[in-house]
Amino acid sequence: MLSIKNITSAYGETVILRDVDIEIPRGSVVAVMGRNGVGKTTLLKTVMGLIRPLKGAITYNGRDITHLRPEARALEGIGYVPQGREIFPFLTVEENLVVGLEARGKKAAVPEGIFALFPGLRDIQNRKGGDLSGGQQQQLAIARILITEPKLLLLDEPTEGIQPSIVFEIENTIQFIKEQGKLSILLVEQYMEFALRLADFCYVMEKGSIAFHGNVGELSRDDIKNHMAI
Ligand SMILES: Nc1ncnc2c1ncn2[C@@H]1O[C@H](COP(=O)(O)OP(=O)(O)OP(=O)(O)O)[C@@H](O)[C@H]1O
Repeated sequence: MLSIKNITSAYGETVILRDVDIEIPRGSVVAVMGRNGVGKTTLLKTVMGLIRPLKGAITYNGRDITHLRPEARALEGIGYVPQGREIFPFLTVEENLVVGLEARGKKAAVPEGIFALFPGLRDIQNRKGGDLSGGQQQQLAIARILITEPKLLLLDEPTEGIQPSIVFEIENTIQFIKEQGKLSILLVEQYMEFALRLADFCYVMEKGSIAFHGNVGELSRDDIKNHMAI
């Protein structure tokens, strides 16, 4: 589905990602873990096209998209939920959802199915985005991307700063989406247990490189923890 090969990315002169290789098989959840500042967000921005890599290639469904613009990647079905969620604070929940659809040139009516995935959003449709809790904003940000029917979802630390009950709801939603098998997910997380319950494959980054990776069912938790602690 997505193949990241030898990617090196920088901000100006400062190289952040070094020769990163990641494979996301169709229908799988791939977790990228690592401490603060190792380059996880930079990786997602590079996949989304917000940062141009200095070298390497990104192939999506067999096509080289390394030089494609972010908007074109979104139209090809790559959906990005950034760390800051980027909810419009003065728009209602419903308006935030509709904006997500319109941005991709789709019909501006919120599909009912999204409230089955996020029941909590149904009751707060008329609340302003800025008045929601962090967890509700995170759910809204994921919902806003999901209604555009992406094929690959990029999630940047969806559990960050969120109360446990909503983390649990988000986990169930991602699990449900995974079981449907239509979507592949690249999940950046620091909450290891959450990531490992959802992921098929995991990669641990250290200082911009992949230090450790494998099939979640085959890796030892201690090995992962040791690499996370470095
Ligand atoms: N716009 C930028 N300009 C310059 N340096 C940046 C920029 N954004 C991030 N960095 C630096 O790049 C490095 C990697 O940052 P990045 O946000 O990708 O890490 P991260 O693993 O996602 O961390 P976190 O978990 O804190 O989000 C950090 O040292 C950070 O200070």
